[in-house]
Amino acid sequence: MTVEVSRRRLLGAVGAAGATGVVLGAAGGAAGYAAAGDGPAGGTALSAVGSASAPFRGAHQAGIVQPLQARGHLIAFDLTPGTGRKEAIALLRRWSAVAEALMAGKPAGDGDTGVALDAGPCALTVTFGFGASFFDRTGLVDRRPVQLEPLPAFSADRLDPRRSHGDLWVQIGADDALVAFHALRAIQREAGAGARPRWQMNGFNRSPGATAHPMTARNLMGQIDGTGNPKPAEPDFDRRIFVAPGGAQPWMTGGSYAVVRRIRMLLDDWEKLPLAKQEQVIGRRKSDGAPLTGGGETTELDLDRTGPDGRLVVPGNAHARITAPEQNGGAAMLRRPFSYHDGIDPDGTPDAGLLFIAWQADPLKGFVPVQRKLDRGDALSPFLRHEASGLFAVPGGPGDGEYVGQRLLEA
Ligand SMILES: C=CC1=C(C)c2cc3[nH]c(cc4nc(cc5[nH]c(cc1n2)c(C)c5CCC(=O)O)C(CCC(=O)O)=C4C)c(C)c3C=C
Ligand SMILES: [Fe+2]
Repeated sequence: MTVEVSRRRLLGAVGAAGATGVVLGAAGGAAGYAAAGDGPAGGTALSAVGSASAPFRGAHQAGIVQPLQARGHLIAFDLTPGTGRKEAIALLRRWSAVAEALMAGKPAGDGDTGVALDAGPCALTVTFGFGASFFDRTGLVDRRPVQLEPLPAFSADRLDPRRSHGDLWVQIGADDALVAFHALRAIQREAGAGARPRWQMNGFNRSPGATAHPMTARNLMGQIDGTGNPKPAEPDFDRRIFVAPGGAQPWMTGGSYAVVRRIRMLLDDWEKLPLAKQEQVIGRRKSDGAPLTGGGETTELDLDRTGPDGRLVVPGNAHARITAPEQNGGAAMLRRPFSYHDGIDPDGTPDAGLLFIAWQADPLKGFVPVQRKLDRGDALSPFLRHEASGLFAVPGGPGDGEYVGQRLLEA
């Protein structure tokens, strides 16, 4: 039996987008994995965490509106010399087949490594995108969307080109670390000789069930992060996040553009800041994410309110003020990040922060104008360092019998 989880519950649980298509079930998609009665525990069924699954096929690829998962891997590939359109078609076919199997909780085929053998799908999503350079390498320049024009340089950028860009990008998320790693290895293996990894990053979020009640995620600065995200139930959600039919590149219909930034948090500086100052940096309370102007987490910020001293309660440079859609001509994006921690530098500084992933129908109406404004100076910027960047066209979900990107590669 499968049970569709109510969007409201999952929205709360992840603090990100809705949960379109996420299904829980005692047996849901776990074929080939531990069945009731198989293990030493004898008859222990998969929990809701293990049996949750997301659909591989549909109008949009999975991994955009699904709840944040506990584990994430991002990997970018460059096509190898000699790999052209024909080989890219074969690659996307192989990747699609393996992603569909794994997302349904099935093994990755003959060469399965066995790493996920006892687990269900664990809400695994595998999402594929194309970088601007892919179109040169495959002779498809006329199908490159203008939205893939390079992002402008920002004054605060400290970007490492070796950890930026890439011909192809794959986002993997799952609520189990072994399931996520298993998918990463399967994707790397299926790349074969046609594509080699350019960069790879690992991230995490809170585990499902870790909090007493479902709530929006926290980041490594301790803030509730994701409150202002557009919600799938809002009438303009699809228009803001997904490419509408009738655009210049029909193959992108139902797709979205992912801006990926590795943003290091300068945690030693941040943690020295007293709580009241930290809250002024964002314009929201740290404990519950409520605006400094009062109410609860979902109460609108009152950007005009002044205190007894005549000063704005939400300071003029507060991050929540600078990024608010009404301050940016309606610019909106769906932020669906993973935190990361890559160890401690020799001087003791943590290499930790956010794998910031913003989804939008057009980066020029989402990430770019907002980041331009942040770059001119918001209160959070002194505590951040953008260290890597990527922009990827993520096509719509595959229809029956299709592989991801077929409408680009074979139209
Ligand atoms: C260019 C876009 C953005 C970058 C880069 C960015 C980095 C960043 N943000 C936080 C923490 C918070 N951000 C919050 C809100 C928020 N941030 C952006 C955009 C970028 N953030 C937007 C569009 C919004 C929503 C604004 C709104 O809808 O009113 C918040 C407040 C809570 C919330 O709404 O999510 C926090 C906290 C960090 C730590 C960070 C880089 C590491
Ligand atoms: Fe933000």
